[in-house]
Amino acid sequence: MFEHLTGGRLPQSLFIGVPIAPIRSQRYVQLNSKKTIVSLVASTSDPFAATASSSTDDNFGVFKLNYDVRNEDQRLLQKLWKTTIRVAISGAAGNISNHLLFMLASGGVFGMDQPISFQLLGSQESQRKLEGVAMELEDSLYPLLREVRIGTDPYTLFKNADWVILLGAHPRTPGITRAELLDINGQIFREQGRALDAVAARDCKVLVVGNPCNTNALICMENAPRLPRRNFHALTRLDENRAKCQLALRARRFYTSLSRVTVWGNHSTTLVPDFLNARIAGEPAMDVIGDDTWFREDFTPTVANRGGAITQLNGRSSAASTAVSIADALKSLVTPTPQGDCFSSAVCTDGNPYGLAEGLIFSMPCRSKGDGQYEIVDDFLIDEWLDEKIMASEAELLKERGCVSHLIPNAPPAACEITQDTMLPGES
Ligand SMILES: NC(=O)C1=CN([C@@H]2O[C@H](COP(=O)(O)OP(=O)(O)OC[C@H]3O[C@@H](n4cnc5c(N)ncnc54)[C@H](OP(=O)(O)O)[C@@H]3O)[C@@H](O)[C@H]2O)C=CC1
Ligand SMILES: O=C([O-])CC(=O)C(=O)O
Repeated sequence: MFEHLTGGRLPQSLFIGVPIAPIRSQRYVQLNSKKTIVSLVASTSDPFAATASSSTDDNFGVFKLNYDVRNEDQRLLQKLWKTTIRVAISGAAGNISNHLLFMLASGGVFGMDQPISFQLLGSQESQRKLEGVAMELEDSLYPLLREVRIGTDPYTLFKNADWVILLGAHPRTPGITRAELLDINGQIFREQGRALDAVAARDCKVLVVGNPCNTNALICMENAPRLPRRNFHALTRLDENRAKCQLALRARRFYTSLSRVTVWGNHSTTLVPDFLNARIAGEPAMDVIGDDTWFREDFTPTVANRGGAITQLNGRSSAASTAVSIADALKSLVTPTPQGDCFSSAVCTDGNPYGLAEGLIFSMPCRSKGDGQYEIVDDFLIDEWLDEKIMASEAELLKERGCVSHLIPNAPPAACEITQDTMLPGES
């Protein structure tokens, strides 16, 4: 389509990206009598640096095409270009991915001025499906989407990744216990952790969604010692969103009036939606709603079992709302958290302010300056009821860690003591 712009004659380092019509940017310049985006193209000091080190040859389809920027006004480019970010996604042919990819490519998460590259990991079984996904991305003509690679090797697909979203996991099928699922998926996440350790960008942020996500994230983190432990997250934002929805319904106030709503613990039916610290229009949610029994006997189990209720109705687990919550979780790390608010993410408990056992991936209230990092909010009140619930979820995660000790380098051998077969939220 744009061969006339590249002509195949210029050195690779002089090409950048794939601005594909129709144009959706607000800022255009004229190039070869076609309108071409510049506000969405990347650079810091060297406008050609963004793709100079990477070949486009291994890209999918239309994403092999390049845009010759040599005729552009260099001063303009210096101001406007951002470096392309690389986002790797496993299980990329699955249901959640089918929503998430299009949200990311549209600029709704990392920003409308942030070029993005996808590195999509599937398996031999999903290879054809993954090609179909890549073809739909081609046809969507996203100006921000500069590269798409697909394949089955995590060492190739995680290379130089800045963000990694791990969706691919073996589903819990009838007859598989939670302990068996931990082992099956643990092996996948050990391998992926090793791959991240070997090839991902040094400050890469990893969000694990595939279940059981807290312990999968733990295994991944323990097998990637080169990456900072604090960069690993397991998704509990969906649980927070579900809690906010229930509070909004009960209080008859729109979602936007809610703040300091967090969930603690494991993404399982032991998760703890925190109503003690939640605020509605700045007031304690418990005062606004005024019904303690509802919080304990209705709100808490409803949030924990919401996934199961949806699975029963849809015949499959939540995919669209999970994708939205992944987008929310990522946005919370790249946008400053509003004053007095927080977001939930399951992160490493090392050095946590709540006395939780170290070396777990546990959902806690976090806040961010918008630089990709976060801190754990340390002023949440914990009463006896909340403490008991949090301890039950902690005990579950300690047992899960025991069951996967063989997948964690240098961990002392431990027995797998899961006796009570607790559920994922989507199974309950
Ligand atoms: N944390 C949370 O809040 C939530 C987590 N989830 C979890 O997210 C994950 C993805 O959900 P969804 O997209 O709906 O699921 P899908 O089944 O649609 O897709 C998941 C992908 O996992 C991969 N997969 C399946 N079996 C295996 C296996 N044995 N080994 C490796 N990979 C496998 C497949 O990809 P391929 O063949 O390409 O490898 C498949 O495309 C699930 O684990 C689900 O339980 C879901 C909702 C909420
Ligand atoms: O169990 C599942 O796969 C889905 C899930 O986690 C949820 O809905 O919260």
